[in-house]
Amino acid sequence: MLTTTPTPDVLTAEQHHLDRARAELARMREHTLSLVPDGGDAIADEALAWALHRRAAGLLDDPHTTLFFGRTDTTGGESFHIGRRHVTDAAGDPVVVDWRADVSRAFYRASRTDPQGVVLRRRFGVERGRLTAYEDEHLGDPRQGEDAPSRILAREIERPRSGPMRDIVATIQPEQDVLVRAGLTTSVCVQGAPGTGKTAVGLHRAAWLLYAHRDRLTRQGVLVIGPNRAFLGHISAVLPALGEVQVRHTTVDGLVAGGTRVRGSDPVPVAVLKGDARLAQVLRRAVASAVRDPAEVLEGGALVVTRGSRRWRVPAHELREVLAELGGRGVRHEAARALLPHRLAHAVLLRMEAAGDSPDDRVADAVARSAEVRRAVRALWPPLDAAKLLHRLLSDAGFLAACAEGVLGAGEQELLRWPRPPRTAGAARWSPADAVLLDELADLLQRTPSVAHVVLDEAQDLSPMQLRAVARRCSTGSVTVLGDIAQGTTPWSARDWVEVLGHLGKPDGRLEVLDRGFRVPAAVLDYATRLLPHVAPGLGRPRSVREDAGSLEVLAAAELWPAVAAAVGRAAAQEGTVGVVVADAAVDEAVRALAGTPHVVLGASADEEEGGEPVRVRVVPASLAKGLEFDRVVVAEPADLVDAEPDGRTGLRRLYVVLTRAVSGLVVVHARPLPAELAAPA
Ligand SMILES: Nc1ncnc2c1ncn2[C@@H]1O[C@H](COP(=O)(O)OP(=O)(O)OP(=O)(O)O)[C@@H](O)[C@H]1O
Repeated sequence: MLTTTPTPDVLTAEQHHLDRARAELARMREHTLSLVPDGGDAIADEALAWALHRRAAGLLDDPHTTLFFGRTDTTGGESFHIGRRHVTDAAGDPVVVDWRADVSRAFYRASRTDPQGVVLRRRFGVERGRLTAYEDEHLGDPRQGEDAPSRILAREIERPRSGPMRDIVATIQPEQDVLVRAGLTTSVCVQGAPGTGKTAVGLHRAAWLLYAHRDRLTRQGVLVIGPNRAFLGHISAVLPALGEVQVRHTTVDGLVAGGTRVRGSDPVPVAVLKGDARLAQVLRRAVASAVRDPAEVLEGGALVVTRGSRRWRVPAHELREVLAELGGRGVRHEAARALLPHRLAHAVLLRMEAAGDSPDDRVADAVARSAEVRRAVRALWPPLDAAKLLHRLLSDAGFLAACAEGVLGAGEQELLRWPRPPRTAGAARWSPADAVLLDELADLLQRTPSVAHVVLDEAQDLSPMQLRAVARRCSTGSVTVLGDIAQGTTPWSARDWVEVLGHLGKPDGRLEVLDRGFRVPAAVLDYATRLLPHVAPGLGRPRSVREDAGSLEVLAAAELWPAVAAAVGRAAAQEGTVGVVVADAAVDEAVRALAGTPHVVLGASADEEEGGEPVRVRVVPASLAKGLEFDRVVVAEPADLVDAEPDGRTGLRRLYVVLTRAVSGLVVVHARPLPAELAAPA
């Protein structure tokens, strides 16, 4: 049973605890500021001063939030207040416990059927930094009834959205918490319908991992990968709000760009082929083909090293064995190049020993560095440049045929080749898909460093080659994969998560499904999921847990833009953000139609808002809508959104994404007939 009527005594006592926690936090900060860095030398002092400065910044109190949002009382008579960070008193005893600590787990997971040692769970309602309400669940009392829905969770998910995404630390649900706290070595893949909290789970998982494995993760890094910059902007405040400021956020394009300037694009069939995992084998062969046979490049097919009056000769068959051994071990091309002089020197030394000499390490070094060996290494294992190699592959039919034999058909090879090859690699107008191939090549030359954990959002949209690029970044770490097959809108989007995990190099990854929708109200979700059987027939329907059924209006208009402008005007008169989703090609028309309403265009450079009140109305090109949410959404001409995509199914998937962005209300305005799939089911 929930106690919903606050008792003033309880609130007063809890408010005292909050005041005390604030005072202790201030004391912790004062103490940190009073420390004098003494590292033994100037450099260590500077590093220490910086660490202290960062720690003090992390201890800054924000009077607009509370230091704790929950409390558990245990069967053992202990009581813990749960908040965003640890606060201790002068004796080191906890006043507030970090939500990520082990003792906080029960706050999220305990239930009447499995109380986990908790007799009381209390959640606090907060306004402007003060406690205004609380809610008690007596989990240890068998006379109490069923688990009742939490009013505080309801208030949190019902609130109008007014800006970027916030953390959900006070209301993480048990099924979400299981994913958030999965062990560091576990890779998790979450299939979830729109608004089921996938992004929220991924970000909180990053924060939890940083807490539980601070040293390793700080050293090796955590990476969050999202679909575009608008999305990264939307989520960028969540981790800093949880005290984690050092997590890099990027897109896949940003990840692979490196030194590549992307200036070109590919026709869809070419981009699909370049994203195919078979290209990895073609590239591997292209790199391997650089290694030359001794008979072709060395005089007499042998390595001859002169030392003093003696000449030592390593014949071709032995050299081939050395090359095959290096090539067969999966050593990267450049690393193998670095090893080869020592391997060749070793072969020479064996000959010296066979002749009765006893050469030592100095001789081995001298042979490895000799001009003869260096020349042989350059000839046998030449240095490679990724851009030059890809340039050759895409321009030289014979070279491509040799590398793609048995992997790509003749038609595919022709598709891959540039119709008008640029003269040099430097003149190439690389496409985004080329950048991914260059990244794969770069890794074949030199291993890409791995971070400790990657959170990959909207993963359904990545090609196998893009997934491999992500795999390289977590080759020695783990990954949290988030996505929804029904929202796949790229021509190469995933059909199956097992396949995705395979490309990510984590075939043992745990597959989980989230199906409780926290964003989209029932009226809107019911409407949008009419498309589900057409876009992803195998997926189950999500359930909205929102209390507000939301509002849905479908307006047939004689003239589209005046009706859109009127709908936006009505939406903007209410609290919260308004997203006006239009076909990418219709952005200018939308801007003209909304001339009387202050708005920004998402993704346009003019969209940067400088200080002041954020603009509430946003014109959203449909291709950027993914992952975002707005309090109210106005969708202009669904048929145009569908037609803008290369095929009908992708069009309907785009529409599914767009229709599921609304938190309170959705208005669909159309002058053309609606897509038939949106008609009410019979
Ligand atoms: N446990 C929770 N408590 C409060 N709010 C929640 C909770 N889980 C999710 N939400 C809210 O629901 C909304 C949707 O969450 P999120 O964006 O993570 O969903 P998603 O599954 O990634 O959606 P999409 O597939 O559309 O990208 C967000 O506003 C998020 O804060």
